[in-house]
Amino acid sequence: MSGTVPKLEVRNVSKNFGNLKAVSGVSMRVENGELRAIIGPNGAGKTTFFNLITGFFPPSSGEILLDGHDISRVPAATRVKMGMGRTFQITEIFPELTVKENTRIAVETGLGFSLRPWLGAADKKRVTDASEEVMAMANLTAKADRLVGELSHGDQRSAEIAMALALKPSLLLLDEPTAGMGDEETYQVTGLIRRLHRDSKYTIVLIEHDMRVVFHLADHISVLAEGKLLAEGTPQEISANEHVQNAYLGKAE
Ligand SMILES: Nc1ncnc2c1ncn2[C@@H]1O[C@H](COP(=O)(O)OP(=O)(O)OP(=O)(O)O)[C@@H](O)[C@H]1O
Repeated sequence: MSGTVPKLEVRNVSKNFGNLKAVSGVSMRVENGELRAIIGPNGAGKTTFFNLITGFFPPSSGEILLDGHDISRVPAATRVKMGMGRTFQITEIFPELTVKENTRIAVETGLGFSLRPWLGAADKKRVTDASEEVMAMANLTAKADRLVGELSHGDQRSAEIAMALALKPSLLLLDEPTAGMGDEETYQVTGLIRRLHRDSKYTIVLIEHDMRVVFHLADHISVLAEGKLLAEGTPQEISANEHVQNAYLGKAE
């Protein structure tokens, strides 16, 4: 694989907040089609690392490459246009609009139509088709006319993922996709992510606290601890890694 350009490459990235080294010299290579989970104890630097990838803030040092292009200083909105998708939080979508309406808005944004006062028949059809495709992918077709604010927690998370998919990302970043969910909803959202990865071949990087989800989904796992990369490997390698067991897996979250 070393001859191919990875989807995402992080080279020796650090982020300091004053004297605090939240992320310290982390490197990571995510290949096309891979599902990478980032795990680590509370305060390990996972969210900060994600924020560096999405461009919420720039790294203090190091480089981030998307499809081989250095994006370390590229603004977040431009990264989205370059194919980096992340889930919308429920607060960023419109709870008083239906699933279909929300999806259409995201699709129109993705197609660059959002500022157009009206659309011709061909463009309208493109929006409708893309919106239906995204809702089907997220298993929301039957709920297309339901208000997002009235959906179950699991369906709301699926709607958030659907909105991200509407922008046709080539890399999907999911920050704790099953946070706060019960077993049934966790199962539902895990199934969606699995389908996106296995069937639709999305490259996905996710932060996740639920180890059942991580070990069920991930091709590779990166473990952060105290801002540093503690270990990297397949789920089997990580679960057998003594350092990881000591630092993390043995401890209750
Ligand atoms: N904007 C900020 N300003 C100052 N310190 C910050 C900021 N964001 C994060 N930190 C600190 O950086 C360290 C890493 O935090 P981060 O949220 O990235 O960890 P995490 O692994 O995502 O934790 P959790 O699992 O609890 O969400 C923590 O000590 C945190 O307090």
